Amino acid sequence: MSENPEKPTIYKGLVGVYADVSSVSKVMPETNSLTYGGYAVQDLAETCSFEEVAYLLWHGELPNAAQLEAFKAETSSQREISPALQRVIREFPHDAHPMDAIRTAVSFMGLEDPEAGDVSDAAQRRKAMRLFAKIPTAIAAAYRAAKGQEVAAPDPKHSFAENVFHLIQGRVPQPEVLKAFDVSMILYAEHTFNASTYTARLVTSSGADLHGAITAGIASLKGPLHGGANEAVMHMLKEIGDPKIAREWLQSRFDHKALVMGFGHRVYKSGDSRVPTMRKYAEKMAEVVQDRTWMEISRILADEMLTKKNIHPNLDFPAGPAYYLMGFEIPLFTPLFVASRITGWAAHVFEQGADNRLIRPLSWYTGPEQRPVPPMAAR
Ligand SMILES: CC(=O)SCCNC(=O)CCNC(=O)[C@H](O)C(C)(C)COP(=O)(O)OP(=O)(O)OC[C@H]1O[C@@H](n2cnc3c(N)ncnc32)[C@H](O)[C@@H]1OP(=O)(O)O
Ligand SMILES: O=C([O-])CC(=O)C(=O)O
Repeated sequence: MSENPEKPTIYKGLVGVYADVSSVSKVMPETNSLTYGGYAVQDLAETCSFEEVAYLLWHGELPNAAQLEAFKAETSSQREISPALQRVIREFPHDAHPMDAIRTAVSFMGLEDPEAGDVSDAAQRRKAMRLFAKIPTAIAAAYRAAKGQEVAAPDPKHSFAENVFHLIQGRVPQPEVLKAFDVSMILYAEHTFNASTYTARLVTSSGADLHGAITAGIASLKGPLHGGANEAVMHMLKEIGDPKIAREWLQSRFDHKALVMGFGHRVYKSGDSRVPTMRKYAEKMAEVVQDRTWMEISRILADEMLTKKNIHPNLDFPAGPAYYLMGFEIPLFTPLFVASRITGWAAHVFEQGADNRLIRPLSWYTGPEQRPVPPMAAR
């Protein structure tokens, strides 16, 4: 064997690498489109509820009326979190980021799960149902505890969307707002091998359980290059504050070669499939609230980014202002993404578990040549 074998091709960031097959969803960057189980995501968003889409992602088919009722009954009856978790949440630092809070809460739910340690497909699916049901309760409990407010009890009669507003905001808003929120949940639910989903699959590949995979997925989603961008977008829009200075603000980002949050995508290079639908519903929220400031700044940034850099917005760009206009505080935006993406993550955990091979790539060594360990006095 040669002393200096030729350096192999390094796929930094795994750009362009097909790491496995998957039947959960399909991203088609050449047509800016996305399907879940073969259905166009914008059609699902316009015609289905988030619960129907969650069922689709986990079963590969849309539910019939009886299956949907059973799914809703099963998940809505599981929304309560344990008194132990409520106590733990009350001990969280009040300035903790809600993403760190939900990551820790999901990890804790793994500790107390009745089937902890059972990684059979049936047990993983039951655990996913419990997490899907309890994540909004845990997000809301941490948010309210940090503000010194009473933790609201989930209402099993509410739809998924109604329950989120009820728990976090203490009210159920008008139907247009609920619809826009449900649409955001559907659009955020699944997106092939993005960083957090691949993280969840990687954890699963060692034989670890669903709560471990989802905890790791949440950790990955928090980063500003991924899910954390929806919060960063709103901070950016608020920093600009006035459409009149949006162009000048953007130019200074270009001058500093800085990232503009909510733009660019690893896979889509000519437009994110989900943006037109989310933008339409963000516009509706601006009408409901009678405040066009954020959508106007967004329009200017999107036009300028396209003209000057040929870079399109991603889903986080319209989702950020949409959530703000729905009345959510900015640090809740990425946790809301978690409440949706648990469905896609879990679908991938099931798929990975059903045909598993340990994920373990190679690294090309660039450190010092082998050398003797020097005695302490010689270091
Ligand atoms: C739900 C989601 O996770 S969607 C993604 C959310 N993330 C963001 O919005 C953060 C901002 N965007 C980015 O950081 C990137 O576009 C990513 C991380 C999403 C994708 O990164 P990559 O696939 O590695 O894209 P890459 O870095 O190769 O970009 C290509 C070129 O466009 C530029 N570019 C890409 N995105 C941006 C941006 N948001 N602002 C400014 N320039 C950008 C890059 O600097 C690079 O320029 P160069 O060729 O002159 O070096
Ligand atoms: O696919 C990606 O890399 C990021 C993304 O849009 C998502 O996870 O929804």
